[in-house]
Amino acid sequence: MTLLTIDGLQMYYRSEDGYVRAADDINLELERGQTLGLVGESGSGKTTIARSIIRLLPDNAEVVDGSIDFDGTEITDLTDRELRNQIRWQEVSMIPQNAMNGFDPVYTVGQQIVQVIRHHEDGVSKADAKERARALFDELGIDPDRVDDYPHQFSGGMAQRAMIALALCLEPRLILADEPTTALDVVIQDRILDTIKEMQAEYDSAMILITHDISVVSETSDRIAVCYGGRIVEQADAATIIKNPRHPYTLGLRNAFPDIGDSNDELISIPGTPPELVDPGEGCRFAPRCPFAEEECWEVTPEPEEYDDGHIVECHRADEADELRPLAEQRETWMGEEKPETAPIQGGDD
Ligand SMILES: Nc1ncnc2c1ncn2[C@@H]1O[C@H](COP(=O)(O)OP(=O)(O)OP(=O)(O)O)[C@@H](O)[C@H]1O
Repeated sequence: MTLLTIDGLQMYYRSEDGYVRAADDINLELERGQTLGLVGESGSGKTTIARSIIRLLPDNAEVVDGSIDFDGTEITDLTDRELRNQIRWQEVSMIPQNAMNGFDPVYTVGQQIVQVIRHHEDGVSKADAKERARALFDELGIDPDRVDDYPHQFSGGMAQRAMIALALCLEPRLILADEPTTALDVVIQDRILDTIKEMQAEYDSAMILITHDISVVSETSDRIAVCYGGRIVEQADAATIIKNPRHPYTLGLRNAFPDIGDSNDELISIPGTPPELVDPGEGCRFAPRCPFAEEECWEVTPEPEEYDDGHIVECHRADEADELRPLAEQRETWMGEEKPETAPIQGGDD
């Protein structure tokens, strides 16, 4: 059963130079209880997509077009108040990158969990809500007495666990986990991720897991969507993305994390920088960095095409993937010959 359908979402930021097209024609579906990995470089639009679902966005953000259907409710039609009362925390919650930013420093962590529970559930006493917070702490491996501590009294890993308690206290149907372990020590990263997965399974919640590290989503996700330059350039079930990717950007990402799948074990990073998102112009946004770009790629924006069941790719050369895949594993391919000049049409006072 489908839980979330994002259809043609265009979420832009207003800026002095024009609109920053941070989420540009996004199409995604998520089943109940499923985990979707949203992967891509910094600035590709992952956070924007996730935050659009619960409208936790800065003032200059604007939904220009599209729809976000959460279990039959059109999120873009809700008022801020309706969204706060019906969806945020209760149905869809978020574990941010750095838990310290998610907590209010002037209240104890327990007070904040109690407040969320009592705001959304009628007739729960303070004592009962606190007991639930303590039980969650216990389950997450934190001494329950620490509900009386302030956020700054927690270590990074413990604050992240406390954030998981806050995100799960209302048993949401969807968890948005935005790089939930990046700010932590590598040693505890896996443990925190395991904890999130265990709790997710216990509550039968769906999850959107955001990361720049494709090896993280390869192990934890049912489906993977690859973001580049404000678009989802490829999406499929996790095994297909790891073993049979078709988009050159995904092929490049695999090389940057050589410990996954059957990819070459040599680390090769993709040269170049992400595209300008103000007025990006026509053509594939990856063309300036793509070793396989042809004339058409520079001129015509590729439409999404479905290959096997649910494997959707935006690339003019996706049907040649079997030939391109071995080439993409060679360093020379990425260092290759001179590519045409990037010629984005800049700025303009539109
Ligand atoms: N408030 C804002 N105003 C203008 N542009 C913004 C704003 N917030 C983000 N952007 C731009 O939108 C684009 C997408 O940003 P977003 O944070 O969604 O990407 P991301 O993939 O989540 O990156 P990261 O991994 O660094 O969080 C980037 O080009 C970013 O510079």
